[in-house]
Amino acid sequence: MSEALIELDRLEKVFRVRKRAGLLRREVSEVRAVDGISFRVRRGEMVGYIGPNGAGKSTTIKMLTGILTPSGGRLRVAGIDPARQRTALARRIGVVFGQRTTLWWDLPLGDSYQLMRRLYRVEPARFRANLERCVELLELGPLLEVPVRQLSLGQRMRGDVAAALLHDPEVLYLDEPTIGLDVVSRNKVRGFLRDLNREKGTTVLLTTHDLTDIEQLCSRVMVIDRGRLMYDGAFAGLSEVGESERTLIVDLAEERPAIEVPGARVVRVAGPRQWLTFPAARSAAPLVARVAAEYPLVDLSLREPDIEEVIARMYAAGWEGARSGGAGADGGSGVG
Ligand SMILES: Nc1ncnc2c1ncn2[C@@H]1O[C@H](COP(=O)(O)OP(=O)(O)OP(=O)(O)O)[C@@H](O)[C@H]1O
Repeated sequence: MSEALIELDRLEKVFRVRKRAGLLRREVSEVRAVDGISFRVRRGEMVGYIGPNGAGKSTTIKMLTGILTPSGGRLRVAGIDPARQRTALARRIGVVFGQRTTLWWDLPLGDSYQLMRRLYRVEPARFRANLERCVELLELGPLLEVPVRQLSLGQRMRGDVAAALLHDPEVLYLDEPTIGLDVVSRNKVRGFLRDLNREKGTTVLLTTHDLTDIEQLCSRVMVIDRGRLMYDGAFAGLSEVGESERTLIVDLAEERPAIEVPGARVVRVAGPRQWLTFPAARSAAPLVARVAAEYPLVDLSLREPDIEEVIARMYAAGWEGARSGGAGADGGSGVG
């Protein structure tokens, strides 16, 4: 079994916020941005870290990079306590924030990389090899002479991903790496990350609002809400937790009022077409057989639950009854 590279034990971050409470009085209130989160990420895993706005994702990432000091709990990244040994950790991790760049705005992209080489004291041969690889796979060749401020968002993002990898980090944190990118750039970045993980075994923690990123890249997803870990498991398992429904769409030979089939509910009728929903966990076979036996059927199709809807429903329900998806912090389907 591979080692845990990221370890969180009941990690907490509490912000104290001063609020005006009358003309002169100030009240101090507490925001529990991260409220006792525990998980382990093994070397080589690619894990999605998702949740609604204000859930505590960025705060977690900031603690993992050493920018913020935890208020409680324990945290280790590659055996290092990030807040105490931030410089030592910087050599082992790479960070990409989609919303802002780590590159020098007025310098050509290639010069930014040279500065980074010196900053991180990357050995020249290793730097050259990493740069060559990134330039080739992220198609940066024509951009090396271009000042960063002249790059398009997609070009700059590819430039930032390369910048985070020139010192061969073991762990890569990505915060919204595909935000605002067109389909071509998005696919390029995703493909690159997949190859990086496969070839170099880089461990990746990915925060994104685009669930396709997670679906295509991550075998495991963690969902947080209000500072707590609500789900840790396989992406596919999310729909079960969300108690979602599947939809059977039937085309009848003629228009009819809503048909009646036990275990399903007609939610829409449009001409001869009717939409029936039923619990996603149940097999569609008996339902299909019943409809076919009792009604003149022309065609039918099955629609799987939309994962974004499922997650929205989980958030809206305040996660009452949310369960682990079978890949908890210490092992399971999505881990290792
Ligand atoms: N420096 C700070 N001082 C006070 N409160 C803060 C601070 N930083 C974050 N918070 C609060 O902590 C909570 C978690 O914020 P965080 O930025 O980690 O959420 P997030 O999941 O990254 O959200 P988003 O998807 O919107 O980026 C929010 O309620 C936020 O207002």
